[in-house]
Amino acid sequence: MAAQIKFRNVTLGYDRHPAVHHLNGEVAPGALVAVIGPNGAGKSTLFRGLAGILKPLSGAIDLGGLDSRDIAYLPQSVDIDRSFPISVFDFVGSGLWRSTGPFGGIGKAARDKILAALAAVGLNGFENRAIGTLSGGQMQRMLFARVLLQDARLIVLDEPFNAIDAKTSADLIALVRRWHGEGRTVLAALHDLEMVRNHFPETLLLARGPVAWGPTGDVLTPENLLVAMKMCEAFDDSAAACAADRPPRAA
Ligand SMILES: Nc1ncnc2c1ncn2[C@@H]1O[C@H](COP(=O)(O)OP(=O)(O)OP(=O)(O)O)[C@@H](O)[C@H]1O
Repeated sequence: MAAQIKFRNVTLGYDRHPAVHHLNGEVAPGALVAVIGPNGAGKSTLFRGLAGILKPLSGAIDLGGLDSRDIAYLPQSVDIDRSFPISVFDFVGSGLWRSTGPFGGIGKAARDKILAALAAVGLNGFENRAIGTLSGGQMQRMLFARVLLQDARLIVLDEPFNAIDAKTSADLIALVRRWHGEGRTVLAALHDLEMVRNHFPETLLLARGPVAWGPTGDVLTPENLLVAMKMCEAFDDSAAACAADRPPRAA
Protein backbone atom coordinates (compact mmCIF):
# COMPACT_ATOMS: atom_id res chain seq x y z
CA MET A 1 0.00 0.00 0.00
CA ALA A 2 1.32 3.48 -0.87
CA ALA A 3 2.46 5.53 2.12
CA GLN A 4 0.24 8.32 3.44
CA ILE A 5 3.26 10.35 4.51
CA LYS A 6 6.85 10.14 3.29
CA PHE A 7 9.58 12.10 5.02
CA ARG A 8 12.49 12.49 2.61
CA ASN A 9 15.56 13.65 4.50
CA VAL A 10 13.48 16.43 6.07
CA THR A 11 15.09 19.27 8.01
CA LEU A 12 12.81 21.80 9.69
CA GLY A 13 13.82 24.81 11.73
CA TYR A 14 13.61 28.47 12.46
CA ASP A 15 15.75 31.30 11.05
CA ARG A 16 17.87 28.73 9.20
CA HIS A 17 18.67 26.90 12.48
CA PRO A 18 17.57 23.27 12.23
CA ALA A 19 15.26 22.01 14.99
CA VAL A 20 14.51 18.59 13.46
CA HIS A 21 16.95 17.18 10.99
CA HIS A 22 17.42 14.36 8.53
CA LEU A 23 14.14 12.61 9.12
CA ASN A 24 13.41 9.77 6.74
CA GLY A 25 10.52 7.37 6.98
CA GLU A 26 6.98 6.54 6.05
CA VAL A 27 3.59 6.49 7.71
CA ALA A 28 1.07 4.01 6.29
CA PRO A 29 -2.52 5.09 5.59
CA GLY A 30 -4.63 4.45 8.69
CA ALA A 31 -1.61 4.24 11.03
CA LEU A 32 -1.88 5.39 14.65
CA VAL A 33 1.51 6.81 15.58
CA ALA A 34 2.76 8.32 18.83
CA VAL A 35 5.58 10.86 18.50
CA ILE A 36 7.54 11.08 21.72
CA GLY A 37 10.75 12.73 22.86
CA PRO A 38 12.15 15.01 25.56
CA ASN A 39 11.16 18.68 25.79
CA GLY A 40 12.57 20.50 22.80
CA ALA A 41 12.95 17.27 20.80
CA GLY A 42 11.16 18.84 17.84
CA LYS A 43 7.72 17.24 18.06
CA SER A 44 5.77 20.48 17.61
CA THR A 45 8.15 21.57 14.87
CA LEU A 46 7.55 18.31 13.00
CA PHE A 47 3.78 18.72 13.34
CA ARG A 48 3.95 22.31 12.09
CA GLY A 49 5.75 20.90 9.07
CA LEU A 50 3.00 18.32 8.53
CA ALA A 51 0.31 20.96 8.87
CA GLY A 52 2.08 23.11 6.25
CA ILE A 53 2.71 25.97 8.71
CA LEU A 54 6.48 25.50 8.47
CA LYS A 55 8.22 24.74 5.19
CA PRO A 56 11.18 22.34 5.32
CA LEU A 57 14.62 23.98 5.20
CA SER A 58 15.61 21.00 3.11
CA GLY A 59 14.15 17.67 2.07
CA ALA A 60 10.45 17.14 1.48
CA ILE A 61 7.28 15.90 3.15
CA ASP A 62 5.15 13.97 0.69
CA LEU A 63 1.52 13.79 1.84
CA GLY A 64 0.34 11.28 -0.72
CA GLY A 65 -1.83 13.74 -2.59
CA LEU A 66 -3.57 15.20 0.47
CA ASP A 67 -4.09 18.95 0.44
CA SER A 68 -4.32 21.21 3.47
CA ARG A 69 -8.07 20.69 3.75
CA ASP A 70 -7.51 16.96 4.29
CA ILE A 71 -5.36 17.64 7.36
CA ALA A 72 -6.71 18.45 10.81
CA TYR A 73 -4.10 19.95 13.11
CA LEU A 74 -4.70 20.30 16.84
CA PRO A 75 -2.08 22.73 18.19
CA GLN A 76 -0.85 22.78 21.76
CA SER A 77 -3.44 24.67 23.79
CA VAL A 78 -0.78 27.26 24.78
CA ASP A 79 -0.70 28.23 21.11
CA ILE A 80 -4.39 29.22 21.18
CA ASP A 81 -5.00 32.92 21.84
CA ARG A 82 -7.51 32.62 24.66
CA SER A 83 -8.05 36.38 24.75
CA PHE A 84 -9.49 36.35 21.23
CA PRO A 85 -13.21 37.20 21.61
CA ILE A 86 -14.77 34.18 19.96
CA SER A 87 -17.45 31.82 21.26
CA VAL A 88 -17.05 28.07 21.58
CA PHE A 89 -19.72 27.66 18.88
CA ASP A 90 -17.86 29.82 16.36
CA PHE A 91 -14.46 28.32 17.19
CA VAL A 92 -15.71 24.76 16.68
CA GLY A 93 -17.66 25.91 13.60
CA SER A 94 -14.37 26.91 11.97
CA GLY A 95 -13.87 23.14 11.53
CA LEU A 96 -16.51 23.34 8.78
CA TRP A 97 -14.60 25.88 6.72
CA ARG A 98 -13.51 23.04 4.47
CA SER A 99 -17.10 22.77 3.23
CA THR A 100 -18.42 26.30 3.83
CA GLY A 101 -15.33 28.55 3.40
CA PRO A 102 -14.52 31.12 6.10
CA PHE A 103 -17.27 33.49 5.04
CA GLY A 104 -19.96 30.92 4.31
CA GLY A 105 -23.13 31.29 6.37
CA ILE A 106 -24.01 28.70 8.99
CA GLY A 107 -27.33 27.11 8.07
CA LYS A 108 -29.44 24.74 10.09
CA ALA A 109 -27.53 21.62 8.97
CA ALA A 110 -24.15 23.15 9.91
CA ARG A 111 -25.54 24.36 13.24
CA ASP A 112 -26.76 20.84 14.04
CA LYS A 113 -23.33 19.41 13.14
CA ILE A 114 -21.58 21.86 15.47
CA LEU A 115 -23.97 21.09 18.34
CA ALA A 116 -23.51 17.34 17.72
CA ALA A 117 -19.70 17.72 17.82
CA LEU A 118 -19.96 19.66 21.09
CA ALA A 119 -22.20 16.94 22.51
CA ALA A 120 -19.75 14.24 21.38
CA VAL A 121 -17.00 15.82 23.49
CA GLY A 122 -19.25 16.49 26.49
CA LEU A 123 -19.60 20.25 25.97
CA ASN A 124 -23.39 20.48 25.75
CA GLY A 125 -24.52 23.96 26.72
CA PHE A 126 -21.09 25.58 26.25
CA GLU A 127 -21.80 27.03 22.81
CA ASN A 128 -22.16 30.67 23.89
CA ARG A 129 -19.17 30.69 26.26
CA ALA A 130 -16.13 32.76 25.26
CA ILE A 131 -13.17 30.42 24.71
CA GLY A 132 -11.14 32.36 27.29
CA THR A 133 -13.47 31.18 30.07
CA LEU A 134 -12.83 27.46 29.52
CA SER A 135 -10.79 25.26 31.86
CA GLY A 136 -7.80 23.39 30.43
CA GLY A 137 -9.79 20.18 29.99
CA GLN A 138 -12.75 21.98 28.41
CA MET A 139 -10.35 23.71 26.00
CA GLN A 140 -8.98 20.31 24.90
CA ARG A 141 -12.51 18.99 24.43
CA MET A 142 -13.31 22.03 22.29
CA LEU A 143 -10.20 21.48 20.14
CA PHE A 144 -11.25 17.85 19.60
CA ALA A 145 -14.76 18.97 18.59
CA ARG A 146 -13.25 21.12 15.85
CA VAL A 147 -11.15 18.18 14.61
CA LEU A 148 -14.31 16.04 14.55
CA LEU A 149 -15.98 18.52 12.22
CA GLN A 150 -12.97 18.74 9.93
CA ASP A 151 -13.55 15.15 8.84
CA ALA A 152 -9.89 14.91 7.73
CA ARG A 153 -7.92 11.96 6.35
CA LEU A 154 -4.84 12.96 8.35
CA ILE A 155 -5.12 14.07 11.99
CA VAL A 156 -2.15 15.60 13.79
CA LEU A 157 -2.55 16.14 17.56
CA ASP A 158 0.10 18.11 19.45
CA GLU A 159 0.10 17.06 23.12
CA PRO A 160 -3.67 16.62 23.21
CA PHE A 161 -3.75 15.15 26.72
CA ASN A 162 -1.51 17.61 28.56
CA ALA A 163 -2.71 18.80 31.94
CA ILE A 164 -6.14 17.23 31.77
CA ASP A 165 -7.86 14.87 34.21
CA ALA A 166 -8.23 11.11 33.77
CA LYS A 167 -11.89 11.29 32.72
CA THR A 168 -11.19 13.85 29.98
CA SER A 169 -8.19 11.81 28.76
CA ALA A 170 -10.32 8.67 28.61
CA ASP A 171 -13.09 10.44 26.68
CA LEU A 172 -10.65 11.96 24.19
CA ILE A 173 -8.57 8.80 23.67
CA ALA A 174 -11.87 7.09 22.78
CA LEU A 175 -12.25 9.64 19.98
CA VAL A 176 -8.71 8.96 18.77
CA ARG A 177 -9.50 5.25 18.66
CA ARG A 178 -12.69 5.97 16.76
CA TRP A 179 -10.74 7.95 14.13
CA HIS A 180 -8.27 5.08 13.90
CA GLY A 181 -11.17 2.63 13.44
CA GLU A 182 -12.48 4.82 10.61
CA GLY A 183 -9.18 4.38 8.76
CA ARG A 184 -7.88 7.91 9.27
CA THR A 185 -4.15 8.40 9.78
CA VAL A 186 -3.45 9.79 13.25
CA LEU A 187 -0.19 11.14 14.72
CA ALA A 188 -0.07 12.43 18.29
CA ALA A 189 2.78 14.01 20.27
CA LEU A 190 2.66 12.58 23.77
CA HIS A 191 4.61 12.49 27.02
CA ASP A 192 2.66 9.79 28.89
CA LEU A 193 4.45 6.53 28.01
CA GLU A 194 1.74 4.45 29.68
CA MET A 195 -0.81 5.93 27.32
CA VAL A 196 1.50 5.30 24.36
CA ARG A 197 1.95 1.64 25.36
CA ASN A 198 -1.77 1.13 25.89
CA HIS A 199 -3.17 2.82 22.80
CA PHE A 200 -0.55 3.48 20.10
CA PRO A 201 0.73 0.53 18.02
CA GLU A 202 3.56 2.55 16.44
CA THR A 203 5.97 5.09 17.92
CA LEU A 204 8.52 7.57 16.56
CA LEU A 205 11.07 8.51 19.21
CA LEU A 206 12.43 11.89 18.21
CA ALA A 207 15.41 13.78 19.59
CA ARG A 208 15.96 16.43 16.91
CA GLY A 209 16.62 13.48 14.65
CA PRO A 210 14.93 10.09 14.72
CA VAL A 211 16.23 7.75 17.45
CA ALA A 212 13.90 4.83 16.79
CA TRP A 213 10.70 4.29 14.84
CA GLY A 214 8.55 1.17 14.69
CA PRO A 215 6.31 -1.02 16.86
CA THR A 216 5.85 0.73 20.21
CA GLY A 217 7.20 -2.18 22.28
CA ASP A 218 10.46 -2.18 20.28
CA VAL A 219 10.91 1.60 20.46
CA LEU A 220 10.19 2.24 24.15
CA THR A 221 13.29 0.59 25.58
CA PRO A 222 15.30 2.21 28.40
CA GLU A 223 18.33 2.31 26.06
CA ASN A 224 16.47 4.24 23.36
CA LEU A 225 14.99 6.68 25.88
CA LEU A 226 18.45 7.34 27.30
CA VAL A 227 19.92 7.95 23.85
CA ALA A 228 17.08 10.41 23.11
CA MET A 229 17.74 12.33 26.32
CA LYS A 230 21.47 12.57 25.62
CA MET A 231 20.91 13.63 22.01
CA CYS A 232 18.61 16.47 23.11
CA GLU A 233 21.02 17.62 25.81
CA ALA A 234 23.90 17.69 23.33
CA PHE A 235 22.01 19.59 20.61
CA ASP A 236 23.24 23.09 19.85
CA ASP A 237 20.23 25.35 19.18
CA SER A 238 22.34 28.01 17.53
CA ALA A 239 23.96 25.58 15.11
CA ALA A 240 23.83 26.52 11.46
CA ALA A 241 22.67 24.09 8.80
CA CYS A 242 24.28 20.66 9.11
CA ALA A 243 27.48 20.07 7.19
CA ALA A 244 25.62 17.55 5.04
CA ASP A 245 23.11 20.26 4.05
CA ARG A 246 25.64 22.86 3.05
CA PRO A 247 26.73 23.06 -0.55
CA PRO A 248 30.24 21.65 -0.96
CA ARG A 249 32.93 24.30 -0.83
CA ALA A 250 34.83 24.98 -4.03
CA ALA A 251 38.26 23.35 -4.02
N1 LIG B 1 8.83 29.70 16.80
C1 LIG B 1 10.07 29.29 17.11
N2 LIG B 1 11.14 30.07 16.82
C2 LIG B 1 12.42 29.68 17.10
N3 LIG B 1 12.71 28.48 17.67
C3 LIG B 1 11.68 27.67 17.98
C4 LIG B 1 10.32 28.01 17.72
N4 LIG B 1 9.52 26.99 18.12
C5 LIG B 1 10.36 26.05 18.62
N5 LIG B 1 11.64 26.45 18.53
C6 LIG B 1 12.84 25.69 18.95
O1 LIG B 1 12.85 24.47 18.22
C7 LIG B 1 13.29 23.40 19.08
C8 LIG B 1 12.25 22.28 19.07
O2 LIG B 1 11.08 22.77 19.73
P1 LIG B 1 9.68 22.03 19.67
O3 LIG B 1 8.67 22.95 20.29
O4 LIG B 1 9.44 21.56 18.30
O5 LIG B 1 9.94 20.77 20.62
P2 LIG B 1 8.90 19.80 21.34
O6 LIG B 1 9.46 18.41 21.20
O7 LIG B 1 7.53 20.02 20.81
O8 LIG B 1 9.01 20.28 22.85
P3 LIG B 1 7.96 20.19 24.07
O9 LIG B 1 7.83 18.74 24.46
O10 LIG B 1 8.65 21.00 25.14
O11 LIG B 1 6.67 20.81 23.60
C9 LIG B 1 13.50 24.01 20.47
O12 LIG B 1 14.87 24.28 20.66
C10 LIG B 1 12.71 25.30 20.42
O13 LIG B 1 13.29 26.29 21.26
